[in-house]
Amino acid sequence: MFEKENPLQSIFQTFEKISHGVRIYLSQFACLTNNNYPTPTNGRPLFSLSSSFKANPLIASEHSTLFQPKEILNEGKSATPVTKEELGRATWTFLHTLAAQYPDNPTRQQRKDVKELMEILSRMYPCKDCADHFKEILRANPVQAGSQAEFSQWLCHAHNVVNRSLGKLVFPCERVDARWGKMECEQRACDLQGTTTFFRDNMR
Ligand SMILES: Cc1cc2nc3c(=O)[nH]c(=O)nc-3n(C[C@H](O)[C@H](O)[C@H](O)COP(=O)(O)OP(=O)(O)OC[C@H]3O[C@@H](n4cnc5c(N)ncnc54)[C@H](O)[C@@H]3O)c2cc1C
Repeated sequence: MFEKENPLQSIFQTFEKISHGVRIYLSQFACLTNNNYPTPTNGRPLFSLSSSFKANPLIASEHSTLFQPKEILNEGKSATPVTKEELGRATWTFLHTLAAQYPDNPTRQQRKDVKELMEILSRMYPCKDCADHFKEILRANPVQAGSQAEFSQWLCHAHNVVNRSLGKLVFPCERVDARWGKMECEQRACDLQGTTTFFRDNMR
């Protein structure tokens, strides 16, 4: 004898299809934060979240080229948090490289930007003790950024204040250009920009 068909069955099936689509879709995002979450290789979403989501070019481009789990974990290394030392080395690398690229004759805007950058660092550096210490250093040694030589020397001395407080060796600042040379970039592609137009247009 045939079983009587459940009238709700087709509704359940439709719901199941939709929820499967949602699971595939969400798992593509979850793999960014949770490596154990299965990542579909060929799963295409049954529907997208919203048109405004798709319209955002930043999110849309991320969606089309997602990192795979092994790439997120940096080829087999465990996902350990960045240490204060690693953060410090990376930040000093950024700052000394910026100083090496800083122009011999900076514009007013560039001088202002570099001072603001140091101020912001002293407020937002993600190590409270370091940020507070840097604030004190800035107060006692106001940023000097009238030229490339002046700024790179000022930064070298500021870094040495931190070195001393940590019991590290003091760096000979006359050697700073030898340690942090200019970057090799074709067609002056590493030159600092002195305009605010790009920033303002993109923050709207
Ligand atoms: C703004 C700021 C404030 C910090 N404050 C603190 C703090 O209060 N407490 C704390 O524990 N850590 C602090 N740190 C981190 C700390 O300075 C070191 O980065 C970290 O301890 C790692 O030290 P390191 O010996 O590997 O070399 P780093 O000091 O990170 O230096 C990296 C490289 O820069 C070169 N170098 C060293 N000194 C100079 C210099 N004076 N001029 C030019 N080049 C130089 C050397 O080649 C060195 O290997 C701070 C970092 C920053 C960016």
